Amino acid sequence: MKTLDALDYIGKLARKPDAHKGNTGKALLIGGAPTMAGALILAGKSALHSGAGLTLLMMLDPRSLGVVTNQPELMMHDANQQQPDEALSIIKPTIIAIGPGIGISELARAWLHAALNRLGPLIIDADALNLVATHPDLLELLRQRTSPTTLTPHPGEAARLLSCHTDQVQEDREGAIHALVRLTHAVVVLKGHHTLIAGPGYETVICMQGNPGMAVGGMGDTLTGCIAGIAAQGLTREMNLFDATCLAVQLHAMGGDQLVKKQSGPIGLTPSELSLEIRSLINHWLSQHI
Ligand SMILES: NC(=O)C1=CN([C@@H]2O[C@H](COP(=O)(O)OP(=O)(O)OC[C@H]3O[C@@H](n4cnc5c(N)ncnc54)[C@H](OP(=O)(O)O)[C@@H]3O)[C@@H](O)[C@H]2O)[C@@H](O)CC1
Ligand SMILES: Nc1ncnc2c1ncn2[C@@H]1O[C@H](COP(=O)(O)OP(=O)(O)O)[C@@H](O)[C@H]1O
Repeated sequence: MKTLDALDYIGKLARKPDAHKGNTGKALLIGGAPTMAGALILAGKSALHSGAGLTLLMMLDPRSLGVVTNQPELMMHDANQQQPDEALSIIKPTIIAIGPGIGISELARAWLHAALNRLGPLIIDADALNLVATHPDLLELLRQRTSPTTLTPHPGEAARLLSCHTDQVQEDREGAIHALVRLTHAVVVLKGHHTLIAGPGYETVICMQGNPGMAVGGMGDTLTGCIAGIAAQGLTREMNLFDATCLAVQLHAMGGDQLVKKQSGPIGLTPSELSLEIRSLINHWLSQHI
């Protein structure tokens, strides 16, 4: 197992003078069921601040469509008003991330089915992982995907996928992540203290950064948005989804550590602040190296 060291990939995010929003990546994030719109909004803000050219939110709770008053850059779509397969073929996202606050309704299942069926990179998080754990047809679609896919389970979600207890995952995190890769054929991020990343054909890496100030609701949604934002830009610039996932995990953990250094944590550290810190880290690195 090697230590995560992915910062050099930031160089691939450097913008050409003639860059435009059409070639800096379109991230589509799907989730936000009633009471959990915040999860999708946090993921959206994170994708935006990580640099996605366009960030679209496909919101399952129609009453929450108007709540993003402080981030009008996010493009809001009502998931109830569209046929999932048709909507995905019209939107043509560079990357889809599905799961933050999505719940386990029939509507959530329909969007996940469409996302799994579509050719193109995909990130699966939160309740979308729980749906995979409880619907064998969705697991089979996942296993048969030919496009790159990243899963971001916390230990509880990992345990549901593996039909075991959270304690068993935590007792042997390396064994658990390898079992998840074998089960799903995807890149897997096993979150928590010392996050692990593994994927078919890749050596497992361990993130030695991050801190317990990050133990707050919404931190995982911020990671999902960051992977989406980095991948949206990087996938068209010789960065594959495994590399984009590694870079996002490292930026997310480093951002948390930076905020603690500035005494914005560990107590009271928020996912919204972390998005802005990730933006600073990316731009600082670019200004030093390019
Ligand atoms: N603002 C919003 O709208 C927000 C909305 N959110 C949305 O809520 C939905 C439910 O997601 P959720 O993760 O809160 O619930 P759930 O899957 O039952 O997991 C909890 C259990 O998992 C475990 N566990 C987790 N981490 C662990 C660790 N590091 N180390 C060890 N164990 C760990 C632990 O299990 P235990 O040890 O108790 O067995 C724990 O009790 C989801 O859709 C999400 O997007 C949230 O994102 C918050 C912000
Ligand atoms: N003690 C810790 N040390 C390092 N990272 C942590 C710690 N606690 C939480 N994190 C990170 O914060 C994020 C939490 O994700 P998750 O549990 O999915 O939160 P949520 O579902 O509330 O968004 C993960 O990236 C995890 O690695």
